[in-house]
Amino acid sequence: QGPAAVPAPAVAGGLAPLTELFAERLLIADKVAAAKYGTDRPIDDPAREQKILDDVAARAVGLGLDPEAVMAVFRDQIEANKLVQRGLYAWWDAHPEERPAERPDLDTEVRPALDLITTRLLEALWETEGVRASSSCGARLSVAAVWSAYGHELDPLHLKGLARTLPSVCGQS
Ligand SMILES: C=C(O[C@@H]1C=C(C(=O)O)C=C[C@H]1O)C(=O)O
Repeated sequence: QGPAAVPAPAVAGGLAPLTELFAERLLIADKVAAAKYGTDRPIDDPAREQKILDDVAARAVGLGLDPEAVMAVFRDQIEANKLVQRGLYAWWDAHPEERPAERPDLDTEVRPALDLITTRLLEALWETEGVRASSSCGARLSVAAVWSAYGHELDPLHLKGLARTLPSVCGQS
């Protein structure tokens, strides 16, 4: 079962592509954490975050979206990602046998995957501008998020992360 097998319910109002991208981005947090764990690269990288926020703000303007609102959505994605990374660190600290066997490369492998999702996320924000401004957005977003959570079989940590991706979606962006 997955997104391809089960169509998103119509009541999600077209917000499922957005929550799909949130889930995909969140699942990459596992690779980010694996890339950093046991190295001197910290979970928090404020310079990289600022670069992402500056980039999406500029591209939002190009798309006719509100840059502040788009930055808020991406801030939430970043916080959610760090929440999952911290959860994984705690788990791996307590369960050494479950530490990742491989260390992916953050700069050549993991961040490029995140950057691809950034572009798709901006497009999805553009496509959902109307429904996100509507009064039914919150209810529709909840349905879309539950659908994505089931489709990706998210565990409790990633469910918590997915909830953290949502607060800025509905509104003026
Ligand atoms: C994902 C990373 O970890 C953190 C989260 C970020 C994000 O979600 O884009 C960016 C920088 C870091 O603060 C990373 O270092 O690339």
